Amino acid sequence: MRDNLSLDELRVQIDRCDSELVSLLAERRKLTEQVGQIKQQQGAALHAPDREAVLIAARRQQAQEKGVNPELVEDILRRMMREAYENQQSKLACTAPELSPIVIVGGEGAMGQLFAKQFRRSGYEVKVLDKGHQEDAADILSGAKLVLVSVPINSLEQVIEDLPALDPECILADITSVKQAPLKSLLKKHPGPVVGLHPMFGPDISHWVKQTVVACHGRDQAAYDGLLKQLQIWGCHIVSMEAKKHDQAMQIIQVMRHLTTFVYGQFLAKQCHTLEELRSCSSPIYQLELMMVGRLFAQSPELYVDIMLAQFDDVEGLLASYQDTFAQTLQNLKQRDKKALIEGFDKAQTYFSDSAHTFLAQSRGILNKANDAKVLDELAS
Ligand SMILES: O=C(O)C(=O)C[C@]1(C(=O)O)C=C[C@@H](O)C=C1
Repeated sequence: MRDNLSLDELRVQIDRCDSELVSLLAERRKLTEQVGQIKQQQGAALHAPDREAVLIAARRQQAQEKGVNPELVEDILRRMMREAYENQQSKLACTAPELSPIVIVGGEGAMGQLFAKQFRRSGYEVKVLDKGHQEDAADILSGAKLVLVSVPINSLEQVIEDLPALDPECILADITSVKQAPLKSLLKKHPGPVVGLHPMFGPDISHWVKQTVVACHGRDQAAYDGLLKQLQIWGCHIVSMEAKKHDQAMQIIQVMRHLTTFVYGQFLAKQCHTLEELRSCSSPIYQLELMMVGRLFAQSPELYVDIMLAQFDDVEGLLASYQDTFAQTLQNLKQRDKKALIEGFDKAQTYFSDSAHTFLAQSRGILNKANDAKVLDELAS
């Protein structure tokens, strides 16, 4: 190739490179689809972390040798692997056929539909029981091997109580975001196998790989091991936890997060700046924060308000401590008490310890993405 190419000639060469990349992506897609079919036939897990680690290390090494940024190569590989998960999950392995037929109570809700779709992709027979079919409840539930309750938190107790008696070997499970009270209701209702699940994701996930599901064991774990295994085949990471410990963690993770986001959204709504004005001068981190806050308000008010209300009595102490921390920080600021402010910073820094650096590195990639999205948005408008 000539050394002094013109701008147009160089762009033609770039187009050629990009076009080759697209052809390679098409080839890769076909290959990963075939891998997906083999996994489905063999009952293998969608997520192959060992293979991923080897693949990433090899390509990073190659990138280094070729003078290409290994971070770029890893980014592209991870994005391609996400594509592979999404494509491979259209047909999934069925590793616990004994779970069919499955009934999803509340199966018309967003999470119910997500689970119904995933079980069906794995070839399970799935029936849905929702408000409209109450008269047929006994019929729908007859012979069910797994009953998964996916209803709003405030109607859970009543829905469980109203269920007809299930077959003794049927597994009764729920996916509510608190676990102590639901697990108690499930155990009271059903003398057979019981497990409380909490998927730590919402209905808008694009795939199940590396998603966390908390499992709170109820009764006869051996009977529902197949269900947990199936979740792992889909790529989920199962975390077994005692219901009380789970609920305490959720008080911090969910209630506090929802609450601070909820308050911040209301606070923004009172300000004189429109969202567009704020966005037009936002740094990537603020852009990201707005996305996180904004996504809450794109969802159901009942869902979030009910989650906060359901645990409010238990979080009063936490909220008081949060308010104290806020008030103390404000006080330190008012008094220009730099020493106290730095002490507060140090305490939090010690808590985050080594993770702070990992978070800094991980968030860099996310911030770049937020910045990319900002540019695209602006071009589109
Ligand atoms: O090798 C596999 O098992 C694949 O499914 C392909 C692939 C990839 O895209 O490279 C996708 C998912 C796995 O976690 C690992 C690798």
